[in-house]
Amino acid sequence: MKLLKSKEMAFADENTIKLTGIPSLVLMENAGRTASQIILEKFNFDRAVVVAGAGNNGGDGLVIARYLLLAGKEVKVFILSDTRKKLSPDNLKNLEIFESFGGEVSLTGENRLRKLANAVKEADLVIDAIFGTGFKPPVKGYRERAIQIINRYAKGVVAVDIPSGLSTDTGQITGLHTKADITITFAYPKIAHVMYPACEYCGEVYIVDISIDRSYLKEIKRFVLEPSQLILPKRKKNSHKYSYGHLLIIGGSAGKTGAPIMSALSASASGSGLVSVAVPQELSSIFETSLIEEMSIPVDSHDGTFGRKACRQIKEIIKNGKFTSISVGMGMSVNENTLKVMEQVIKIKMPVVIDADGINNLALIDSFKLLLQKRKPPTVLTPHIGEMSRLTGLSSKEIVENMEDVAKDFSRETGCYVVLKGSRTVISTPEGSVYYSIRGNEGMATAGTGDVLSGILGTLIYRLGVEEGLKTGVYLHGLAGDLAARDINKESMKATDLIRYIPQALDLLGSYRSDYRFYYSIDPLKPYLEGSQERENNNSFYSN
Ligand SMILES: NC(=O)C1=CN([C@@H]2O[C@H](COP(=O)(O)OP(=O)(O)OC[C@H]3O[C@@H](n4cnc5c(N)ncnc54)[C@H](O)[C@@H]3O)[C@@H](O)[C@H]2O)[C@@H](O)CC1
Ligand SMILES: [K+]
Repeated sequence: MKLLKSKEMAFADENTIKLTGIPSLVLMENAGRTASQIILEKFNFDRAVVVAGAGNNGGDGLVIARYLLLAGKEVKVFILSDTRKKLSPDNLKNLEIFESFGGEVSLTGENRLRKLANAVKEADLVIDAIFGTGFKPPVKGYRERAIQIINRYAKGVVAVDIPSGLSTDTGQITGLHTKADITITFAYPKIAHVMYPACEYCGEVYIVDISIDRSYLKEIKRFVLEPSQLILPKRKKNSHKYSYGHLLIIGGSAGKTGAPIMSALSASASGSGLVSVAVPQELSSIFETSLIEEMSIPVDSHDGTFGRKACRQIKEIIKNGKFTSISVGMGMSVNENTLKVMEQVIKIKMPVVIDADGINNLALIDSFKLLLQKRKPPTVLTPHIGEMSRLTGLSSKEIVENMEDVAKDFSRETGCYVVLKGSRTVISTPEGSVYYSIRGNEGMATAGTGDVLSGILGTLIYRLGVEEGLKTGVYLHGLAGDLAARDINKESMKATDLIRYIPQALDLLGSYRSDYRFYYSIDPLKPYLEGSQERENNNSFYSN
C-alpha cells in the first residue's frame, strides 16, 4: 500500500472532492462511520469522551460521537475552541447534526479544562480528534493541557488519523502528543504511523477506505510492504538445481567465519539451487565442516584474510563458474587485499549484493560512486546506519531522521538499489521507488542478522528479479525475526534462529490471503505473531 505525506493526502482529498463530485461531508461521514465501527468492535466500553479540535479531524470526531451515541454509548464531546466561529465548515455541520441527535457538546477554551479532566477520568475510552494531518507544531496553552489530561487520566485512547501532536510526515517527535492504543487513519497510512519513535505511540494502526480517488496518487512511489502483494519463489515440477540459481558468497576472515556461513545457510533456506562460498584458503577446513549442502572455494589467503592473488583468482572463479548472483562482504575484514577484491567484484557483470565489510571496503575506494554508476547489472547495497554514514559522510542522526531521502539520494546518484537497515528498513530503487518494511523487531539487533539478509537477498534477486526479490527478501527476513521473537524471546534469539525460521516465514507468506474490506490493519500478520506474553497482557477491554 502507498505511504503518504500530509500534502499528498490533502491533494488527493481536494481533487476527489473537486473532480469526482463526492462532497467533503461524505468523505468525513465515511471516515467517522467506519472508525466508529472499528472502535465498537475493538473495545468493551460504556462511556466515551471525544476531544475534538477545530479542524476536520475534529469533524471526524463528531461523526464518531454520533455513531457511538446511536450504538447506545454515553458520549461527551469537548471541542477545543472558545468559539464556534473558528470551526471548519464540516466540523461545524457535524457539531450541529450531533446536537440534533441529542448529543452533548462543551466548547472548551481556557475555562472548561476541569470539566474535561473529570469526564476523562470517568470515561472508559477517549477519542482523540484534536489534530490530524493539518497539525503544525508546537502545541500550546489549553490544547497542551488537554493532551496532558488525556495522557494522565485516559484508560484507553483511540487516535483519529494520528495521535494529536505528532507530525504526520516524520517519525521524529516534535513535542507533546497523545499516546494511542489504536490509531484509525484514512485512505493510506502516513510516515509517522510506521517510523520510530512516532509509530510506538500509534498502537495498532487501522486504515479506512473513505472513497478517495486513487488516481490522484499515481505519482506516489512510496509504499509499505504488504504480505499480500509480495511475490514468492515457486518451483516447477520439471526442473533441476540450476533452475534456481547459483549464488556465490565472498567473505570470511579469521574470527569472522560465521558471517559467510550464515549467509550461505540462509541462501539455501530461501531457495537457492546451489551456493558456493569463496573463502581464504587457510580457513577452508572450517567451511568444509560447517557447510554440508553448500560448497566452499578456497582462494589465496594471508594472515587469516584474502591474500594478494585472491582478487585474480576470484575473477577466474566467476569467469569459469555458472553463478547467477554474488553476495559479498560478510566477515571479509578491511585491508589492502580485500579492497582489491571489492574493486574486482564491482567490475563483474553480474547482479551483486554488497554488505558489511564489502561496503566498508567500497567506501575507501576514491572513485567508488563512479564505479557504481558505470555498472550495468543491478547493484544492491545493504548498509546499516553506520555503514551508510561511511558511504555518504552524513552523521548517524542525519541518516536516522531522513532514511528515505538518504537512501533515495544515494540510489539516484549511483544507480544502485539501497536496503537501508535500521529499526525500520527502507528500500530505494534507481527508478525512485521506496518501500518501507514494518516487519522485524529489536531482538534482531544482534550480530549476524545482516549476514542472514545478504544470503536471502542474493538468492531472491535472482529468483524474483531485483526489485521483487528485495521486497520479498526484506519482509521474509523480518518475518523470520518476528516468528523467532514469538517462539523464543527477543533477548535470547540469535541470527541462526532466523535461519531456522525462514521455512515457517515462507509458509506463512504463502498461505496468507487478504480480503478487501472497508478497513484493514497496517499489519495483517500481527495475529500470527503475538507471543504468549502479549496474549496474556491483552485484557478484555481492548479485546483484539
Ligand atoms: N476532506 C478531507 O480533507 C478529509 C479530511 N479528514 C480529516 O481531516 C483532517 C485534516 O483536517 P484539517 O486540514 O482541517 O486539519 P486538522 O483538523 O488536522 O487540524 C487543523 C486544525 O488545527 C489547527 N492547528 C493546527 N496546528 C495547531 C497548533 N499547533 N495549535 C493550535 N491549533 C493548531 C488549525 O488551525 C486547524 O483548525 C485529517 O487528519 C482527517 O482526520 C477526513 O474527514 C477525511 C476527509
Ligand atoms: K488526532
